[in-house]
Amino acid sequence: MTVIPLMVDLTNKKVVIIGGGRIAKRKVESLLNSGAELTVVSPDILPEINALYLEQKIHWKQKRFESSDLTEAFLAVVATNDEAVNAAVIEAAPPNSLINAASDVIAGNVHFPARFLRGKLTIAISTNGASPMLAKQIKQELESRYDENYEQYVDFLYEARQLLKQTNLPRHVKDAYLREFLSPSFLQPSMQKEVIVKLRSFFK
Ligand SMILES: C[C@@]1(CC(=O)O)c2cc3[nH]c(cc4nc(cc5[nH]c(cc(n2)[C@H]1CCC(=O)O)[C@@](C)(CC(=O)O)[C@@H]5CCC(=O)O)C(CC(=O)O)=C4CCC(=O)O)c(CCC(=O)O)c3CC(=O)O
Ligand SMILES: NC(=O)C1=CN([C@@H]2O[C@H](COP(=O)(O)OP(=O)(O)OC[C@H]3O[C@@H](n4cnc5c(N)ncnc54)[C@H](O)[C@@H]3O)[C@@H](O)[C@H]2O)C=CC1
Repeated sequence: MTVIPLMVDLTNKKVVIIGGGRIAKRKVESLLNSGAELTVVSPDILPEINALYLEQKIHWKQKRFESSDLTEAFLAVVATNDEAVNAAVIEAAPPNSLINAASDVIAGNVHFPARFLRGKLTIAISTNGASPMLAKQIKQELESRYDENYEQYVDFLYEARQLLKQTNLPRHVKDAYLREFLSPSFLQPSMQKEVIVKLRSFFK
């Protein structure tokens, strides 16, 4: 199986999670801030999922899965503990929908990488289903390498790049600046501030 990473904007997209157990909970939590419209289909759900339902952050269809649950699904997350049901969900998914099969990476067409955010920076690691635990371990290593300071740093890189773009400096000079900002000293907020002040002064 060959896969490529894509960052997906799920705003207002219908995402249907089949199952209400441990794995469904993990997927719901991952998807909660994505802007997607989340619906859980399961006769029973864990208390944490129920809390989100009571807060009206997700919909819940308290029933066993039926094909009609997927009619408008952009993404279907298959997470029941019944292999026959999981297979039926995959069979019923609309031809162009995304399918995440928690129990069988090959049966679906997308999977969740291990991941963390530092503001605008996303770092995601996948082993293509070979060893989710390795993906998690690599994530933990990278979390300390790319610590919380990167959130502000990436915001700085963004602003500096936007300001540079508006100048009339030649391309190679802009590139040289952008490369220089990647040196570790610019992780310091004082250095970032200095650059932004200087770049803003171009436009005065
Ligand atoms: C295909 C995929 C489907 C998908 O979910 O998209 C899938 C499938 C399966 N996982 C299984 C087990 C475990 N999964 C984890 C953990 C994570 N699993 C995640 C993703 C994925 N897991 C996708 C592939 C991603 C990749 O390969 O890189 C992570 C990275 C992200 C996330 O879940 O969002 C998350 C880390 C979150 C974090 O960063 O903390 C742990 C460890 C733990 O929980 O601590 C264990 C127990 C140890 C073990 O078994 O290895 C089993 C066997 C089930 C069984 O035996 O019944 C299957 C099914 C199978 O392989 O058949
Ligand atoms: N992706 C991952 O990281 C992992 C995946 N898995 C796989 O995920 C699957 C689910 O595991 P858990 O969440 O731990 O199971 P669980 O037993 O906690 O939850 C199963 C849920 O499925 C629901 N369900 C059962 N039949 C249903 C039906 N006909 N329609 C709708 N919902 C139904 C149950 O009500 C329950 O809420 C398993 O197949 C397991 O192999 C397991 C561990 C890790």
